[in-house]
Amino acid sequence: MLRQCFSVRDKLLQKKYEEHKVNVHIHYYKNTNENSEYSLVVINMNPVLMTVGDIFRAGVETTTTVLKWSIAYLVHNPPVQRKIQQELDNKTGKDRHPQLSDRGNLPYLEATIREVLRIRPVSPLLIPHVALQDTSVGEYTVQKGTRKEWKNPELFDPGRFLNEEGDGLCCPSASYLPFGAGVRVCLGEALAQMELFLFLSWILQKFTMPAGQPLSDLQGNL
Ligand code: HEM
Repeated sequence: MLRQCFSVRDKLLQKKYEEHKVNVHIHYYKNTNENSEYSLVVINMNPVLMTVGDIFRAGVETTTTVLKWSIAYLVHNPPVQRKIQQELDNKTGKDRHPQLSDRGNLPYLEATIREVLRIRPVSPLLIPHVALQDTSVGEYTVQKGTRKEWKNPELFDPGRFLNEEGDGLCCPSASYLPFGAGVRVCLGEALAQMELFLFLSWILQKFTMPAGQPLSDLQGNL
């Protein structure tokens, strides 16, 4: 089964490579000795194809999963949906599609995206948010099950990412890192944020997602 998947992946990548390789001869000069003489090295295309495959995998599944969770939470929370739509009506209007330049004017939508990334993170194991056993930090004892970061962590509340006036964004916790941090931070964060914003703003400008019955549960498998 796994071999079959790899074979499908390799065929797809090879096809894409054949489509795009026209007139592209990739090579680079490698510093071969301390006298800074350079020699020509032709890159083996296999690692290049695997890297493209990695980016493809890391970029597709993650973003679609967050979009599915967004829709599920909006369906469960009609008032949040209405508030985003009001914001869109007031700030963007109905005569044109939202654009990336509208992002700064739609804080409630941005806060909702942040909240979805918080409550159902794609990579929840990055930093543990709950004490798995009794432990201590310096002189302080920490009991198993202690969660300190978020007030009502199970509550879906985009408002936690808004400032007191409700007209600007804030980040209430330094450990909120849905895209990781440091040298291995998500390569596609900016792209993913744009995709989430455009998808949700376009959909919600035109449609209301009805709850229907019964509602899907929000615990796991969508
Ligand atoms: C909502 C969507 C996404 C989320 C939540 C997300 C989250 C993450 C997280 C948590 C990591 C691990 C960071 C670490 O190890 O510290 C990561 C790594 C990575 N992501 Fe994303 N990602 C998303 C979308 C994308 C997209 C669209 C792309 C590419 C187009 C992408 C490419 C990558 C790559 C290449 C890495 C590995 C970076 C490295 O190890 O140097 N991701 N992502």
